[in-house]
Amino acid sequence: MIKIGLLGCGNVGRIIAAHAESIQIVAVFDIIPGRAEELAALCHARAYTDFDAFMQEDFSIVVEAASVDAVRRYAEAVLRSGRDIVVLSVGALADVEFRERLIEVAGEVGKKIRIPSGAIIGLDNLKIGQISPPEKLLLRTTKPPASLGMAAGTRTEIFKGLAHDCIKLYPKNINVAVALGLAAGRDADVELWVDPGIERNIHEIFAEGDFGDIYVRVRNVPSPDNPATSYMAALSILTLLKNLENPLVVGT
Ligand SMILES: NC(=O)C1=CN([C@@H]2O[C@H](COP(=O)(O)OP(=O)(O)OC[C@H]3O[C@@H](n4cnc5c(N)ncnc54)[C@H](O)[C@@H]3O)[C@@H](O)[C@H]2O)C=CC1
Ligand SMILES: O=C([O-])CC(=O)C(=O)O
Repeated sequence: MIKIGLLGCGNVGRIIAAHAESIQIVAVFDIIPGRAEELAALCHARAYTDFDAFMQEDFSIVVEAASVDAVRRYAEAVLRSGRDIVVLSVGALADVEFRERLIEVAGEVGKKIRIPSGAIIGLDNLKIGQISPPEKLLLRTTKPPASLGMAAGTRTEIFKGLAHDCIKLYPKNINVAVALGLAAGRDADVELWVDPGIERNIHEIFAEGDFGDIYVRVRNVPSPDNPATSYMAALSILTLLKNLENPLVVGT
């Protein structure tokens, strides 16, 4: 059974721990001691608030479900320790210099940075953009105002621009846009809306190229402890982990 170290003991960490049938969570790490201890108790792991001590444990992969800041701080050390890393806060990779360094380190040490599909569907075949670049790549995300910790009386557009700028303003809400761009090979255009009339986190993907045109809409149920994060994101990590050692690989 694959042994993992969990970086981040919040909402996604708790969902992963609750469904950890095909993985063994050996150690958990969070800056908030109570969160690390609570999660460790749930999955019979050891709790850490010190990163270096956490890294002394015996696991082969780190699953990050913490923050863009955590990826910037710890991802390189994880790779250099000879482990793969699963990055959910993929917004950290919008910084080209940071991304290129991390990819270089991963190459040097022969380890992988794995980006789950997270809260959207379709990253697999959007990779065709790496062969045939799309003329259009737009993500329109609409969330209930509470997901962004704000109030709004009507449907309102709060950002329009490029993914790498949007993630700087909304690092907890638009990681999906950066993942989309990494898959398709170009920065995605983003519209971010809040709508008091909806209860789900909606992501609409529009792409056009010589392959034709694509429209994908996901209407995600917010996760129980953090409405900004769709429940699908945690399921996506669990699925990635479940399939890591599967000889049959489905999807591009
Ligand atoms: N790629 C995608 O599709 C998606 C990405 N996300 C991202 O996944 C991450 C986790 O989401 P949730 O579990 O809902 O967030 P959360 O806020 O419920 O939990 C995050 C946990 O990580 C801890 N943490 C944050 N920074 C840390 C650091 N530097 N060192 C150690 N611990 C740290 C926090 O104390 C907290 O306990 C967030 O960054 C979120 O934006 C969420 C949904 C979709
Ligand atoms: O969970 C979602 O719907 C999207 C999200 O928060 C993110 O990409 O950061």
